[in-house]
Amino acid sequence: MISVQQIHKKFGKLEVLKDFNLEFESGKSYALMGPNGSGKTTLIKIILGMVIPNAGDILVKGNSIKGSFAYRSDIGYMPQIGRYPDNIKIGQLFSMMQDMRPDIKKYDMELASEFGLMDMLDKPMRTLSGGTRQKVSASLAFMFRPDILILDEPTAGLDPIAVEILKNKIIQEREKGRLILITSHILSELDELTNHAIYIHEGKVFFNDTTESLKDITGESKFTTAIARLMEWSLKKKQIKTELSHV
Ligand SMILES: Nc1ncnc2c1ncn2[C@@H]1O[C@H](COP(=O)(O)OP(=O)(O)OP(=O)(O)O)[C@@H](O)[C@H]1O
Repeated sequence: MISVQQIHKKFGKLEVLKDFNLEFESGKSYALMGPNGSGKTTLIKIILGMVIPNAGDILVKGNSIKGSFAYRSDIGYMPQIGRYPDNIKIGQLFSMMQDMRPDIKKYDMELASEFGLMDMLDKPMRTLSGGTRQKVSASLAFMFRPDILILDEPTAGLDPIAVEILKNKIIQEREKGRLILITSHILSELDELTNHAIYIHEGKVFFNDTTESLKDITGESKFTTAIARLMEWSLKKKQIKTELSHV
């Protein structure tokens, strides 16, 4: 459903993604992992057309995203930090987004309602706490029942009750066959929500397979320890490379 083809991205001299290839298929849920600064958000923003790569292409449902915006209506995106106009009220924001999607007649307001946002529609965005802004972002991502959900650190800043509400919603949507892509540093959460692990290291895909095979390959039965093993291997590889470069 999403094909990432030979993507290369540099910011000045910093090479963030190097000839990066990945396939994301519908009905699967992917955990996108890697150390801080490894390029997870950059990859997501390239898929969304918010960052332009230096080379390569992204295909969504078989079509290149170059010069296209229409494909974005297939994607629900929850950013790491949602930025909204200060004075807009929650209700106005929801209506404005709905006006932009006249093709959709029935909205999914389940999250907004479970988060209690429907009782806060008159509140301006600038008055909201960080967690409440996250709830608004999550509600918007799911509102149009998109085929693809891209969630960047979705539970960061949410209280435990809101985390459970959001996790249940993600599981529900996964069961409907949506493609779900999540980045998070909370490994236990990724274990619950995803069935495919992608680990980025130094701008390349270091691991890309099912969580089952991740456990097989690492010999670890727990997801969190399997990822720790993967991190160790990636760091060892780096150390070997550094040693060789000094020979
Ligand atoms: N607009 C930009 N200009 C310059 N450098 C950038 C820009 N955006 C990202 N970077 C750099 O690119 C690298 C990758 O950043 P990115 O946000 O994609 O990492 P990440 O894997 O999502 O990190 P984290 O786990 O901390 O969220 C970082 O070194 C970051 O500083």
